[in-house]
Amino acid sequence: MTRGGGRGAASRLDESDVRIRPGRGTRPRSKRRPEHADATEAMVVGVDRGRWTCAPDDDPELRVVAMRARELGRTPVVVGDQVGLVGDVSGGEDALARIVRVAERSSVLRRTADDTDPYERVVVANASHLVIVTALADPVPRTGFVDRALVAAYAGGLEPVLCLTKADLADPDEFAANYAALDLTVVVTRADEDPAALREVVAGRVSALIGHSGVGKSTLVNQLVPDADRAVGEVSGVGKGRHTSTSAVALALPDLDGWVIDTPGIRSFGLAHIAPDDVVAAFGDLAAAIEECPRGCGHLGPPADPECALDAEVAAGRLSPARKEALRRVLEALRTPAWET
Ligand SMILES: Nc1nc2c(ncn2[C@@H]2O[C@H](COP(=O)(O)OP(=O)(O)OP(=O)(O)O)[C@@H](O)[C@H]2O)c(=O)[nH]1
Ligand SMILES: [Zn+2]
Repeated sequence: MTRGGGRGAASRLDESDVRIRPGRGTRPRSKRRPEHADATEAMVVGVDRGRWTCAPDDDPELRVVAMRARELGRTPVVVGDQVGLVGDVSGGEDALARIVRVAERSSVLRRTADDTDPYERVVVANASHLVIVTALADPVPRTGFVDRALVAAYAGGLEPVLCLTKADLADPDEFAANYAALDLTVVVTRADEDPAALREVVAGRVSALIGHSGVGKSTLVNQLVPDADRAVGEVSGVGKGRHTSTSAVALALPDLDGWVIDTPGIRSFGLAHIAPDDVVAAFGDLAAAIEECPRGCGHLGPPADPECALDAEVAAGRLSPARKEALRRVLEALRTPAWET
């Protein structure tokens, strides 16, 4: 999806919590209703306490505040959602429109607070790319976060990109080597240089940025969208009238025809809603080895899975032990699904 035009007018986003229901797809169904054929098509760019800020497709610089129409029920509406608006869509100070439908999503980024949390949060809808932002130092980079974000990206239909920040503090090669065997775009940035490679990634697209607090996400967003005015280096929630990173917001890229969605810095990336197969699918570099596993192998290694082919491949020196361990760490953590706790 390619969107463009407007800028600024950011507002706070509340992630939408939906209880995970075992055995039922959580993909939202289209709410298209013929009686709203004249509705204004718009993209949600921010959410704040029951009010959604939307950018109309035919006037993307306008910001229309809307509430959810009763007929929508509990359908979650998040940043990136494509919605139909009726009512006062003038964008005037006291104008209030109603969201009467939410289009079927092309992608959904979901996470849970931890691996047993029964409520999944829909972080962003319809982003084509997920930029996983990791600092090379300060804070020290952790593969666990990247691995989990990769799982969520693939499961949600987003193409992941690894963005390694603060390259002035550490060499990117060592950390990037973890992902060398994955077909993954890696960009390296530093605050004192223009993020040209990242610009190329986000141009003409809708990209969501995600990362731990302090990795330099706001710094990046300010480089990509100079008038974004994202607060840098502030502790979340104590902004003085500026936007702190306690909320997500879609910002139009100037001249690049696309949007970046800045999401709040997060502490942990829970995957309670993810099935083991979807975890394995995110470790594409292990797929060939896993094909050799016996039927029903859970890939956890002995004693649960004594014949897991990953062990043989590592022993033969054909596979990185770190990647095997990385997969097992996520699988182990998810062994008790949320609905069984
Ligand atoms: N040395 C160095 N410091 C950086 C770089 N980018 C950002 N920083 C610093 O890292 C700190 C955190 O940067 P932010 O951009 O606020 O990070 P954030 O990820 O948005 O953090 P939250 O707002 O907590 O989510 C600030 O003190 C920045 O000045 C970089 O490339 N190099
Ligand atoms: Zn196995």
